[in-house]
Amino acid sequence: MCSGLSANLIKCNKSTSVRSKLTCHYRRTLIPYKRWKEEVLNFDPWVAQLHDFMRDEESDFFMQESKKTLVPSVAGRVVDGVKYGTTGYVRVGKVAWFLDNHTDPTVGLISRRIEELTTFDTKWRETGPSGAEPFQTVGYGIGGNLMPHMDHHNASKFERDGMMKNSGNRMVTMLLYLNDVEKGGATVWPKLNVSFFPVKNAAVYWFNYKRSGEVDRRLVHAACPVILGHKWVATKWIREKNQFKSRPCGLHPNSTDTYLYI
Ligand SMILES: O=C(O)CCC(=O)C(=O)O
Ligand SMILES: [Fe+2]
Repeated sequence: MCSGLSANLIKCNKSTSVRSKLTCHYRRTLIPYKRWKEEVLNFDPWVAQLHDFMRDEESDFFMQESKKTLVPSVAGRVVDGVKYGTTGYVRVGKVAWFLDNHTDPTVGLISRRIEELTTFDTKWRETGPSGAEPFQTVGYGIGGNLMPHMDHHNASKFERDGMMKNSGNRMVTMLLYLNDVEKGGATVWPKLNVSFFPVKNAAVYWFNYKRSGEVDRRLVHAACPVILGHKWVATKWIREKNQFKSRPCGLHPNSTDTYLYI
């Protein structure tokens, strides 16, 4: 999967009806005249790429600014009941966090852009329910990678983490790609056979939860090792609770999200 070969082969072998849903279109936003170029990478469950979601200066800002505050990642994950918890094993990379009220307006601006596009609340608040987490940037060097995982926190975190109680779990992941990677570094969804190779300024997003509130394990994903160069991403995790108006329950436990996009 990390070479992209199997994903491409599978894409070509998909039936016409499946392939015909992998469209490119202009995506509407809350701003009537504003559209984003969207390409569907997987229809059900939804994984989509937004082309040119950021400008060079915006992604460069995140990269440059992150270099000042990076710390080694301590991501601890449980995938299908198996706990992966030690630094450097789950993720070989470094992370930094950015609040929307950062002195540089870029951070707030990109949060608002995500809000306009998704219609979801993306504000982080010190007290009360937050719509989303602050941006997290990750820098991967050669060999940097992230094991297959789901992004939601496990239940035990509810007891420890006020944000989980107030705002719910990580409903949407939006990954912003801050640079082009010379070789390697794809994000892959093994159960969907989708590989995405980083493209500077692109964004990719998906739903970690079904509309029924159940975790959607089809969205397990990983970051392949960087073979040449560096890889930089910024992540916006949109939390569940404040989005109940924009993403109501469906009529069926497996109701898809396609109504949002047509
Ligand atoms: O870097 C990537 O491609 C994926 C990052 C990711 O999945 C995460 O931070 O949870
Ligand atoms: Fe992830």
